[in-house]
Amino acid sequence: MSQWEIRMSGSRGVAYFYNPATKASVWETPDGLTEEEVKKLPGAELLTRPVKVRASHLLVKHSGSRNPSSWRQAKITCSKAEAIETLRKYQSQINGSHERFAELAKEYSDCSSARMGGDLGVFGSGQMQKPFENAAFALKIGEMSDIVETESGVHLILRTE
Ligand SMILES: Cn1nc(-c2ccccc2)cc1C(=O)N[C@H](Cc1nc2ccccc2[nH]1)C(=O)O
Repeated sequence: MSQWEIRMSGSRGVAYFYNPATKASVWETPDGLTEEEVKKLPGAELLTRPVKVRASHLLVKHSGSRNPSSWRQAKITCSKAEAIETLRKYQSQINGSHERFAELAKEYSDCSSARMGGDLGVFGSGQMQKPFENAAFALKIGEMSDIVETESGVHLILRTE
């Protein structure tokens, strides 16, 4: 069976099957493919990708951030390495606690969502910077990311829905 792969339809945000050899695109599982075989196809993770997620984050900006200013500090001058070191410190203090995450985000996040304990609300694909979106969409509900870098700075993400 020529190799199928799974892709995401840009317009519908729904995964489909594509066969590069025949250029066939189908919405339903191609005949002859078992569930086990589908799970092993390239792009299989797209089949279980949520359409929308809700997440909170703790952002530490640095001098190279797209907008090196925040409610906490008018002119942010720390280096990216120092920002990562700071975030590692928060990460160890959070230590998996959702309550501590919200407390530290409220006090230390350089995002204006700090006032919401870092809660960004619900968002779909295409709304956040891609590294952030990909990390958030790959998390299970209740799971925290490791450090994620975007043009805004460095983040810890907690998926809540
Ligand atoms: C995407 N977003 N939502 C809020 C927000 C949400 C709820 C309540 C108040 C603010 C702020 C922002 C935002 O872009 N904030 C930026 C920083 C930032 N950059 C991000 C990149 C990805 C995800 C969240 C991010 N937040 C800022 O304050 O400079």
